[in-house]
Amino acid sequence: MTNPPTPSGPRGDAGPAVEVRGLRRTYGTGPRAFEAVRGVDLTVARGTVTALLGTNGAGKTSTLEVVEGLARASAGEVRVLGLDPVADRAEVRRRTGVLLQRSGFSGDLTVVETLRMWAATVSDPRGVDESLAMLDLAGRADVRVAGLSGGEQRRLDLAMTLMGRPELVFLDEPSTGLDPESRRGVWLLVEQLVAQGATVLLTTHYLEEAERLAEHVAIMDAGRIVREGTQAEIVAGHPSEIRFETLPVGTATLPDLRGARVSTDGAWTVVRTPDLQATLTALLGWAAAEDVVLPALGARTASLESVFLEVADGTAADTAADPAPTATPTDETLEVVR
Ligand SMILES: Nc1ncnc2c1ncn2[C@@H]1O[C@H](COP(=O)(O)OP(=O)(O)OP(=O)(O)O)[C@@H](O)[C@H]1O
Repeated sequence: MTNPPTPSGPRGDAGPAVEVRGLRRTYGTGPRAFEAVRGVDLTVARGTVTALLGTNGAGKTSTLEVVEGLARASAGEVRVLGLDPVADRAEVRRRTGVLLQRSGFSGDLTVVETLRMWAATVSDPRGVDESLAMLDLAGRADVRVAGLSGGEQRRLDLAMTLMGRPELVFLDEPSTGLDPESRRGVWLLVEQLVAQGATVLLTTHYLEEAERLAEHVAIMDAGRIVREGTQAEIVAGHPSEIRFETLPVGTATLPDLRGARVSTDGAWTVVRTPDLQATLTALLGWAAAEDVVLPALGARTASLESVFLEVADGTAADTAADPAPTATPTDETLEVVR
């Protein structure tokens, strides 16, 4: 993939690219109403990548659609590039690029026809050839969209999202369906966009993608942001984990691992500790002295993944105890446009 040119658009506005305060979004009305977004605050600094993470149904897309100006909030305030995404829609749309989870382009048109048609709706578009090259689609220019693989279709979506040289880009699961090589290509593209001054707000289920790209991470659960900060801030204070198969009865008793918490998880003994090196040293010293083998021993330092899994496990436990009500599907999205 080739370098995207510098995004255009006014510079020098020091405010955040996106500011969300007390955002709520409810689907349906009356007894079957379902509040999918329950008071979200989010700030996206200019020139950065922010990743919105969360389990399925956490409310990421519902939040993003309001920020994109595609749906109205039930309550709260949203500013995008200092503007109201609904009232100032024309201006916001000109300066932003939106990659939806699903696009709805005709399968009958070829790739190049689709890009030409899209270019006609964008002010100051990139050239079609440049767009094809950016997303490695030059070799597929004359193929009908219906004949593209899922990953190629996703790259075409991205080419259209970036055609207007947006200064702010919303990417809803940008690399879902892409093979590992294409995914890395998308990551490079995002890094290049940001290096040239663009701002990116993305949702993803790939923690590796968030780890690679995002300075700022927000984890959503059941309509709320439950963890937020830089990756270091999110991981700080989260325990590292040591696990091994629980020792047979009669084996020497585990030593006092100061500061650590020992529990069992099925066939496993799990030790959670804020100081992995000290706890591991104490455990291995004890095992050596007692001549104990710790079967299938593993240790992992705290990571975005372990924090995310803790949030997801909490959701799973809550859901089992108290399933969320389901609203009758509504379609209150304003209009699906990029
Ligand atoms: N049009 C709709 N009508 C009713 N409920 C909806 C509608 N759209 C979404 N929901 C519900 O709102 C909740 C949040 O959905 P949303 O798509 O925002 O989650 P998400 O975090 O983006 O999930 P995923 O990762 O699966 O895309 C879910 O419980 C979903 O079923």
